Amino acid sequence: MKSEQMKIPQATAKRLPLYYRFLENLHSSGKQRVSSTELSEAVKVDSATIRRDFSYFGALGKKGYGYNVNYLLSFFRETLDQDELTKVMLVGVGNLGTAFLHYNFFKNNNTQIEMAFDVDEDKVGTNVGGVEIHDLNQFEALHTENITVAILTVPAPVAQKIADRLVAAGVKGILNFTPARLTVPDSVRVHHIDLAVELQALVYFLKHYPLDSPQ
Ligand SMILES: NC(=O)c1ccc[n+]([C@@H]2O[C@H](COP(=O)([O-])OP(=O)(O)OC[C@H]3O[C@@H](n4cnc5c(N)ncnc54)[C@H](O)[C@@H]3O)[C@@H](O)[C@H]2O)c1
Repeated sequence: MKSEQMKIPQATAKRLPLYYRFLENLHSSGKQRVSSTELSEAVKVDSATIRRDFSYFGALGKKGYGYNVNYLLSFFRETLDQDELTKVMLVGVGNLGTAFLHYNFFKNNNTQIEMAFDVDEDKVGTNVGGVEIHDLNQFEALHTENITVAILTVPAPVAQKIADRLVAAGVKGILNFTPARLTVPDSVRVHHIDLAVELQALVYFLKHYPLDSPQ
């Protein structure tokens, strides 16, 4: 994201990849324009929010016409740095890590897992989803400066120690799937994804904020 160009609210920034993916689908199906209502139904974000999100980028739509798909797509591609490939590393090739290596991120956005690390001798040296698994003990020797994003899928007790090593090697962003809360310098961004918490929140919302059933 080109933050030096514009400062947009974080909630808006988080929705951009969602818009981008939908616009790509529209584009490949040959559609040339889209209304905020259509966009809203497809990405499940209310149309007022979409209009407000888009307003941060100037007047991108026209009343009664909607949005030009090509224009929006190239705009978002640039904003999301989609022309640039972001190389990512993954640490911990267990259940979750293996699933991520098999999942082809590259298909939908320009991020690609380039390197993976584990300590299990049975895994080191093997290839999962086209990515070679290296020994974490070799991390400092193998890591290159152009990989500044890491996915952490190791057991929680070892997460902080590994995070410290990643940071020391120049990693700037960590997508943390472990339940451990990581302590990192202010210059490093950690996004924590806790599936148990998300599930609990969904159950709570279903119970306390039931949605209207269709008549
Ligand atoms: N599997 C899930 O559905 C799920 C859901 C939510 C959160 N999580 C969390 O994600 C993390 C991974 O879960 P999982 O189910 O894939 O676990 P897993 O036990 O299957 O895999 C962990 C992997 O990390 C490796 N590992 C252990 N110590 C290491 C170290 N010091 N350095 C590098 N690699 C090391 C292990 O060899 C193993 O391959 C855990 O913290 C778990 O709590 C998992």
